[in-house]
Amino acid sequence: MRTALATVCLSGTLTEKIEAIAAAQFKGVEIFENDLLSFNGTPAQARRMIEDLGLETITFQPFRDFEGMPEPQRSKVFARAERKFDVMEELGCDLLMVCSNVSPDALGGIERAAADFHELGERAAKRGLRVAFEALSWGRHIHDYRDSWEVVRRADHPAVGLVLDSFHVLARGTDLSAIRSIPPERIFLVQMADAPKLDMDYLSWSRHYRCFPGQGDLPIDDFMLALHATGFDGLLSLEIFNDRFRAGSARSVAVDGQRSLIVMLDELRRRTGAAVLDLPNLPSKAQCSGIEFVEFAVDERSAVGLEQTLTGLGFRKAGVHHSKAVTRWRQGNLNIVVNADKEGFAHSFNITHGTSVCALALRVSDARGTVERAVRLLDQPFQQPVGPGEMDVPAVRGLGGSLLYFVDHETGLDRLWDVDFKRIDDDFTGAGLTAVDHVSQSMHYEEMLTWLLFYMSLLDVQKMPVQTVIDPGGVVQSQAVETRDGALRLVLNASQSRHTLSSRFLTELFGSGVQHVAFATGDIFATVEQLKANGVDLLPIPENYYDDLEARTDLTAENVERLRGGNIMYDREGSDEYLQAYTKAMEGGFFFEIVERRNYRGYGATNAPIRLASQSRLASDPTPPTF
Ligand SMILES: O=C(O)c1ccc(O)c(O)c1
Ligand SMILES: [Mg+2]
Repeated sequence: MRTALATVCLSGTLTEKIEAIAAAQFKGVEIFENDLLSFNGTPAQARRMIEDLGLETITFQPFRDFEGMPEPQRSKVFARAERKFDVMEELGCDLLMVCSNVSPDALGGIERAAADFHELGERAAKRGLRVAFEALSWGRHIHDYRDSWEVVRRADHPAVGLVLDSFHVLARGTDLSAIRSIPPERIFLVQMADAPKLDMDYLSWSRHYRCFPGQGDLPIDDFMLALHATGFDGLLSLEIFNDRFRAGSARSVAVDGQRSLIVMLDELRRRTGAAVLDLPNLPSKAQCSGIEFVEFAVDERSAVGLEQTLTGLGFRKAGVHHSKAVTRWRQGNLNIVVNADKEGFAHSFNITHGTSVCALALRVSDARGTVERAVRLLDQPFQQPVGPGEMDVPAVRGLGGSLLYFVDHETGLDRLWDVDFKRIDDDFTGAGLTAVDHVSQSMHYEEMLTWLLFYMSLLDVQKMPVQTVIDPGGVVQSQAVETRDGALRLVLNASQSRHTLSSRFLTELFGSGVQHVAFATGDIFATVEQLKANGVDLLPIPENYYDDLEARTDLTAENVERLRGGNIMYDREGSDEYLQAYTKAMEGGFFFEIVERRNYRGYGATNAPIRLASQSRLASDPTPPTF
C-alpha cells in the first residue's frame, strides 16, 4: 500500500502544503486542482518542487460533471478532459480522479456512463494516463459505490478504475459487503476520511466536518476490513475537508494525518494478523491507571500562594527534592509537585506561561513502551539532564508544550518519591481528597482534533460525545477522553469566541494548557466543611440554582439546604449522582474542583453554564486570590 495526503486537507499555499506533507513523512500527495490554479508557477515547476521534496503526485482531482452529459455538453466535457490530461503530463501525474456528476443536465443510466468512461479510458490510455471514478454521496444519478463500480466494470477498460472514498460509503450507511468482491487491481484509489455523527445533508457534512480516521464516529475499521478482504495493496490517501484544518497549522495537521494512518493500519494489522505496509511494530496503546502527579511551574512569589492553597485543600508538604527547588505535596493517593527551580523545563515554562501546570504524570503499565509508541506516532519525546542518583522519567511533549510523564511499577519508576525526594511530614489527615478525578485542558478550537488524536492514539482511552456548553461569553465545545474504568479522565475544551473563560484563559496563559484540576472525595460535605475551616474560598453559586434544584428534583429541602450551604452543585443520571464544588479562580484563571461521584460517569454538563456565569462574575472582580 502507498499512502498519501490530499492538499485539500491543509491550510496555506501549495508550497506550504507540499512542505508540510513531506515533513510529515508522506511519500504521496493528491493535488487538488484549486491548489494548482492558485500556484504562482507552471505545473512543471510544481512538479519539480514536489519531486525535490521526495514526493509523488498520485492523483489530480477532481474532474467534475463528466458522465452522462447530452450533446453539446458531452463534446465539451471531453475537450475539457484533454486539457486536464495536458496539465497532468506536465505535473507528472498519471491518474485523474473523476467524481460523479451533480449537474441537473446529467442523464442517468449505467450503460451511458460506462460508455463515456470507456471513451475517456481510450483517450487517457493514448497518453499513458488513467482515470478513476468516485461516487459522491450527493451525486445526481450515481451516489453509491456499487453503482460506480458497475460503471467501471462495464466500461471494461484497463485505464478506467474505481475510487472508494470511505466518507461517501459510510456516510450513507451503504452495505460494505459488496466491496469484498471487487478485484483489487480495479480499485485505483482509496480515500479515507472519518466524520462525527451529524444529522445534515451529505454535501455540507462532507465539505466541513470530515476528519482523520479515529477522530470521528464512522466505522472506519469495518471499511478497512472489507477493503483488506479484496487483497487491495494500492494507493490509499487521506482526503479531509474540514474548516478547522483549513484554519489550523498545516504542519501539525499533516502530522496528525500520518499519525491517524499509522494507528488505523496498525489496528488493521492487529485485527487481521496481516502484514500491512512497511509499518514499524508499535507497542500497544498504554493502559493508564491514573495520574501519579500534577506538576506546577512556579516562581518564588507564586510558590507561596499555591502552597497556601494546597494547604487549604488539605495537602501537606511530604517531600523535598534532593537537589532542586522542588517539593512534593501529598494527600491520599494524590501528589502535587511544586517546581520553583531556577533551571530546567519548569523554569522555562514558568517564564513563558506564568504559574501553571507544566506537566502531568500518568501511571501506565509500561512507561518506556509508551514513549516508544509515542515516537513511532511522531509525538515529540522529551529529555532533560538527570541529576546523579535521580530517576529518568520518560516523557513526551503534550498540550501547549507541557509534558506528559509516564511512570510504571514494572521498571520501578514509581519509586520516584523515595529516590528523588527526602520524605517529611508523612502522618496527617487531609480533607478527604483521594485522587485526581479529571483534568481539564483549554486549547484553541483548531487544535482540538489534534489533541483528541494525540490521546486516543497513545493511550487506551475512549472519546465521549462532544458537549456544547454555554458560557456567558459564547459557546464552548467540551470533549472528554477517558479510560473505561474512569481511572484517567481528561476534558478538552475549546471555544471560537474570544470572550469565554476558556478563551480568556488561553490569553492569560499565552497558550493552551490545564485550566482546572478536579479532585475526588468520598464525602464532599465533609471535605467542604474542612476546606471552609481551612479558610478556602469556594465559588459562590446563586440562590436561584438551588430554588430550581428543589423544583426539578425530588431532593428534600434539607438536602438542598446542605448543598446550598456548601456551594455544592448537583446532577443526576438515573440513580447516579454527582456533587461538585469549585475553588475561586486564581490569577490567570486556574482553579480546582472537588467532586463526589456516586457511580456517575459524566461531568455535570447541565451545571456548567451556572458555574461559568459565577466564574465570569468573579473574573470581573479586581481582586482575585493570588497564587
Ligand atoms: O466535495 C467535493 O466536491 C469532493 C470532491 C472530490 C472528492 O474526492 C470528494 O470526495 C468530494
Ligand atoms: Mg473523495
